[in-house]
Amino acid sequence: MKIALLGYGKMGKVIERIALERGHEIVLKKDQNNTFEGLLNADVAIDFSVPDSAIENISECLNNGIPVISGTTGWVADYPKMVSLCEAKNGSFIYASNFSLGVNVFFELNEYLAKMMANLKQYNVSMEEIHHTQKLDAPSGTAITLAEGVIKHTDYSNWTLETPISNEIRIEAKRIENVPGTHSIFYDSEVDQIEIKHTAHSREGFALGAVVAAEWLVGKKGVFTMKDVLGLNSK
Ligand SMILES: NC(=O)C1=CN([C@@H]2O[C@H](COP(=O)(O)OP(=O)(O)OC[C@H]3O[C@@H](n4cnc5c(N)ncnc54)[C@H](O)[C@@H]3O)[C@@H](O)[C@H]2O)C=CC1
Ligand SMILES: O=C(O)C1=N[C@H](C(=O)O)C[C@H](O)C1
Repeated sequence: MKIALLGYGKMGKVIERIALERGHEIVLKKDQNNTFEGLLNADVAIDFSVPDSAIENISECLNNGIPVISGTTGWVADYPKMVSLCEAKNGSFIYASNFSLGVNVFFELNEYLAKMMANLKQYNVSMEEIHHTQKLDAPSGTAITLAEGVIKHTDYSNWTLETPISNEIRIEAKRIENVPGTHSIFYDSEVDQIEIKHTAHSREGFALGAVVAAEWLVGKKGVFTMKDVLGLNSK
């Protein structure tokens, strides 16, 4: 498979190594200093760039009929626009706040726990995410997906980085050097605490998931999620 890398930073470099190990070819490494030249030679593009460039990168792919995977976070308010563009162009698109297998299992566990806790009003939900100090967005895209998973099954209606008012889930975003990504969800009552936690030990899991998603997407039309890629939709 010929792959265009849109964003060639920490993630782009790990994705490149894994893609080459799996027999793929890199036909474009785009950052803020070069153009999309080479994109049209690609079978698929993988965008891990910056919040301000994700929409341009994804649009360029969809407008040119190139299937695109995006892992860039911090632009999700505009996700519906990219879904509409993909549908209008009969394109192929996957966005995931987190491409790792472990986190996608954790997303399912989070929703399962939220369902069980929904009627136990004595428990208050809060979250913590910890990432490296270069991260541009807060809270992380993964934390937002986790909060949405709780909101879907409970009376919570929003998340906040500030002091929560009623029906808000407090997310604490910590920045500590070299941490690839740690997410915890807490259910606190007067008498105890339930905690579930996912700790990434490196960026390998995110990168492998993105390459697997790219391999899966080629030849398909539509807007998909990691649930489709991993076959979690029927559960
Ligand atoms: N969904 C997931 O599984 C994961 C998502 N991420 C997200 O991926 C993004 C990238 O993460 P990192 O590689 O750690 O960041 P990074 O800062 O190391 O790399 C970002 C790269 O994007 C490049 N860039 C800037 N403007 C660009 C443009 N217009 N077009 C293309 N590239 C451009 C920069 O030069 C830089 O090399 C972030 O939004 C991060 O939150 C990171 C890890 C996992
Ligand atoms: O910026 C990162 O590094 C990460 N970003 C993603 C997010 O915002 O959730 C995924 C992962 O946690 C690493």
